[in-house]
Amino acid sequence: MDIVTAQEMYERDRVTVEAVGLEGKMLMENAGRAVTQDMLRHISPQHKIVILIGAGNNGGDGFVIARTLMNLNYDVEAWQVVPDGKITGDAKAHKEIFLASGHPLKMYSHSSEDLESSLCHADVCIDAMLGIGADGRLREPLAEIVYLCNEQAILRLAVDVPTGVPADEGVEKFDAFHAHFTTIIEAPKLSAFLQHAKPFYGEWSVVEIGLPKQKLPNCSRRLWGVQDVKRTLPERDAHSHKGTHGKGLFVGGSLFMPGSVAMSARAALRSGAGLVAIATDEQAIPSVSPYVQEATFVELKEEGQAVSGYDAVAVGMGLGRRPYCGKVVKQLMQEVDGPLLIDADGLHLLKGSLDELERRSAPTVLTPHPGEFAHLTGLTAPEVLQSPFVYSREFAERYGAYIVLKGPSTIITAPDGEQRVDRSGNAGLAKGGSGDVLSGILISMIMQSNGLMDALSNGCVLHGYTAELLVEAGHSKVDLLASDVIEGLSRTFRTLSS
Ligand SMILES: NC(=O)C1=CN([C@@H]2O[C@H](COP(=O)(O)OP(=O)(O)OC[C@H]3O[C@@H](n4cnc5c(N)ncnc54)[C@H](OP(=O)(O)O)[C@@H]3O)[C@@H](O)[C@H]2O)[C@@H](O)CC1
Ligand SMILES: Nc1ncnc2c1ncn2[C@@H]1O[C@H](COP(=O)(O)OP(=O)(O)O)[C@@H](O)[C@H]1O
Ligand SMILES: [K+]
Repeated sequence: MDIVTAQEMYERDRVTVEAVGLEGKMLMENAGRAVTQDMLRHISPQHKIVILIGAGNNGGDGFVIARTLMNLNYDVEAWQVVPDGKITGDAKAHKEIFLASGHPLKMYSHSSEDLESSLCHADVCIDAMLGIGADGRLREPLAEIVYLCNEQAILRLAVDVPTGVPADEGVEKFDAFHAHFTTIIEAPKLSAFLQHAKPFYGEWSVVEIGLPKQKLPNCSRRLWGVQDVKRTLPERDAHSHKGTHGKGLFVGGSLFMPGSVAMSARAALRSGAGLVAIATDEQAIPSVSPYVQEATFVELKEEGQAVSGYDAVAVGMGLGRRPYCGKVVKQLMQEVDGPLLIDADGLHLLKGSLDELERRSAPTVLTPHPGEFAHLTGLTAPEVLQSPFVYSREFAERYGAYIVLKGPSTIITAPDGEQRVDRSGNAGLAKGGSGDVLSGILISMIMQSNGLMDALSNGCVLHGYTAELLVEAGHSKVDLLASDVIEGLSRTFRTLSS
């Protein structure tokens, strides 16, 4: 499923009208009916429903929704919250159809008392005030109305985008309708994946309104989920041997942080890697080896490691930040001629050798969380969170690297700017060690897949989906450990192949 900016959505609308002759008025009818159908899951004829209708096409959708619900005998009060003159074009046409059908329309005037009393007696409020056309902070009377809606103990449903939430990234502060559920039209907008905007959407679903998929402009951004993993995950060949599934090297771990590299290596094996070697401090080997008995070990040396003979290398997990570790990261960037994944301390140390990153011709994968990405880019973490799509694309293009920007919505970016979003997982993963497990899964996928983007996106979904299955099956988001995720991979692979 594509993820779009407001501009891209308008472009799709334009192409639909021009290329296949589906008129805006008909699209609005489709949109309103599809949204209504989706909202029926949340409402019943016993509910008192208030629908708030704004000036633009979002309001136009609102007229169709109100008419459809009234035709279905739902108890609906439709409120137009802007002056008549503001309603133009397709929205005006649908207002006329609404009125001609004999349905009553209430007008919001300067005082909010009538509307407030309606909201007080209602069970459900549908927000069709403002969608992707939101421009700047909410103006009156919308700001006041949104405040009133958020104050009520009422079920709040939003059409396309909750009023006040910008569709795109880059906006720091806004007031908005706080929806419990949002029915998104055709494609989720960027803000549905931003930490500060996402809560306003509540749970969301997407409805199709008839845009011609074959004719739409290519979108370089898409959502990646379990169905995509099922479609693209390579099958294990019955005639394969351990070499077929790749030999990975994990460089990391230290006396006081032996667990990280151990978990990465074990996660790689659990997700199918054929062979795993670990380069770590000699003193860390006795604590790492019992946890990953299948691994072989090499001693991490200041003067450099032998890096040939591996299909992929990961560096950084529990490596520490001792001065010589910086040299290790630099050496790997210069000498690893296959895929190199840099995580955790490796990312911290990379900051000093970004020129090496730019010089690499083999693929490099960076797996920062927003704090690590802020350190790498010189931005602040809030700036990263506000515009993660644009910043990760800029960095990936500038340095020719793959970026896995981790979080509740993980954004995976290729050097050519292609982006995929994985929103699997749960807050059980917000615990030390989760990132190490992810690095292990990613190395395994890199060694066993044809394309890097599929490998990285599948790896992220396997990680998150495993946490979801574990919480369904008895763990809670509180007790879940990163090591449980490693062992839970067996259930995930079984579920995927059944
Ligand atoms: N394929 C598609 O794309 C389809 C899209 N469809 C639907 O259309 C929606 C987009 O419609 P849109 O472009 O008319 O914008 P929309 O969100 O209704 O808002 C515009 C109005 O809001 C106002 N306004 C703006 N900022 C404001 C503020 N801060 N505070 C207060 N007011 C503010 C502004 O008024 P003004 O600036 O004149 O005061 C303007 O009149 C989209 O989300 C989807 O629901 C479907 O019907 C069919 C197919
Ligand atoms: N609330 C959450 N919902 C979904 N996934 C999460 C959540 N919190 C963390 N994660 C995932 O867990 C991992 C955490 O990685 P990271 O912050 O590097 O952890 P650590 O360094 O402690 O191992 C990432 O893959 C991230 O996407
Ligand atoms: K809305």
